[in-house]
Amino acid sequence: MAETLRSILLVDADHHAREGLAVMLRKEVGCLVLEAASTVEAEEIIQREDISVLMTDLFLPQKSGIDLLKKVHAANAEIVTFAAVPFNDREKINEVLKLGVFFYIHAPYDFDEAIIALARGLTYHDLLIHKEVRGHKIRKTEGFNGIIGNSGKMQNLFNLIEKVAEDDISTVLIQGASGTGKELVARAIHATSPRRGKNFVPVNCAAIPEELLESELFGYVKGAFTGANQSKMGRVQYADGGTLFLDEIGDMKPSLQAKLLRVLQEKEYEPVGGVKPVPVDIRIVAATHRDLEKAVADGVFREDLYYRLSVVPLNIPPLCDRRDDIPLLIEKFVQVFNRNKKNPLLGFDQGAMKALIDYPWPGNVRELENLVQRMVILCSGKLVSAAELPEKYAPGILRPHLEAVSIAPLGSLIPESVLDGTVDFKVLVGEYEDRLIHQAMTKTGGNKKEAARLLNLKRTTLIEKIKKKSGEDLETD
Ligand SMILES: Nc1ncnc2c1ncn2[C@@H]1O[C@H](COP(=O)(O)OP(=O)(O)OP(=O)(O)O)[C@@H](O)[C@H]1O
Repeated sequence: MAETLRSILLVDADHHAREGLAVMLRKEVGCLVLEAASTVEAEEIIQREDISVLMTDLFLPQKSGIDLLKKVHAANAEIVTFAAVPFNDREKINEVLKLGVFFYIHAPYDFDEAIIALARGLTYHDLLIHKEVRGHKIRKTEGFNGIIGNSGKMQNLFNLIEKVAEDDISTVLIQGASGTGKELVARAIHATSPRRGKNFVPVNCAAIPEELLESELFGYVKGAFTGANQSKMGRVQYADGGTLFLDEIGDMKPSLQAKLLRVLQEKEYEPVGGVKPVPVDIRIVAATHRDLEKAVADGVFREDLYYRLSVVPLNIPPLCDRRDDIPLLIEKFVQVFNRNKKNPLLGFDQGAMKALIDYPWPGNVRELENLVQRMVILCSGKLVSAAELPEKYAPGILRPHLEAVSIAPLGSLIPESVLDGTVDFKVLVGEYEDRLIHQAMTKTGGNKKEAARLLNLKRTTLIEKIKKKSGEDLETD
């Protein structure tokens, strides 16, 4: 497919400022720059041309820049928009961000700042279009056994998983920060290997108390200890012929590490209290968020076991190192959580998307998944804006305060024109309730107990209301 030249449309009635910026952009960014002095001119150009990025001044003859932005957002989801706002006018900045613009530029323009911002807009546009243009390829490669990722790093990982799975015997060590998808990768290895017809048995070594882990793994024979009235099969045996996934292996105590080494070397183990070794055919996939090499150097992890485990090391990059996967992951999670919803979430607007792409994601994909779930519950039927995200995801964006709403006179919340005899009382009250709950949840960063306190509700009542609105079960915290 032929590459189309990317284009920026500048809309500003001040032709000196507009032309000055246009000249600089053509020189510095090397893209097509089109100009309009009014919304009418801008709309004509948008009809005719393929616009990648639009930057509009708010003060235009006839219709305002706000009108233009609303129209563009409604009809051209892939045009990345910027608004020029008077320097430090927080109210206007907040207004345009709420409208869903990608970002704002100060007017009068600082050319360097404007060029950097608009060039970023073009990059973001590439990301959106990339998905469209390569739609077919993405559909084929966007996921690998439930692991979403289209970045080069994830594609490399998928290739490695396939190779490792074919090999079938070698031990795999998956390393990555918490929430990067280590268990998903382990399951994908099992699901693509010849062992897929047998059990995949996960064991979280950090979650099982030290004194129980041995019997959990290897089982025990009758009479092995007080209370062992009958023999019990361990997870190692349960995984026979299949895959044993040892999560958080770095937390395993040294005495057990020695027993695990025996399973790897001799392909046999002894149940607790047993005298006869039991043969077993398992593939071990281990994972950790710890630096095992350092644990070896510190003397808390056996060196021989480390080398045995890390025959094939797989490293999952943190989400902040593959930001181009973020829009795809968001899209997928919205689809998943929208399932069975009467009022599905429409998605995240450009401003919100930009905030989420910029966020560092210390909790990786798990954190992103939880955030999307929360927004699907709280913002059903809408496009989420940056102002609706919890503060930490979009810092510096003005948010309406709960107090302001609660003391506002009722007349100012419901325009007179609504009370014309056709009003649906339940819908309006429901919307007001949604808004209060949403604001309380946003203000408390999703803490239901705290939100219930702010609303003067019982926690269980709040959870019940959220459940009802989401139409699906919600974990209580
Ligand atoms: N690439 C991905 N695509 C889709 N979902 C993902 C991806 N990565 C992680 N997830 C989801 O994020 C959550 C955390 O994933 P997982 O439990 O595999 O992470 P982990 O690295 O094992 O975490 P921990 O170290 O805390 O156990 C899961 O709900 C998983 O489905």
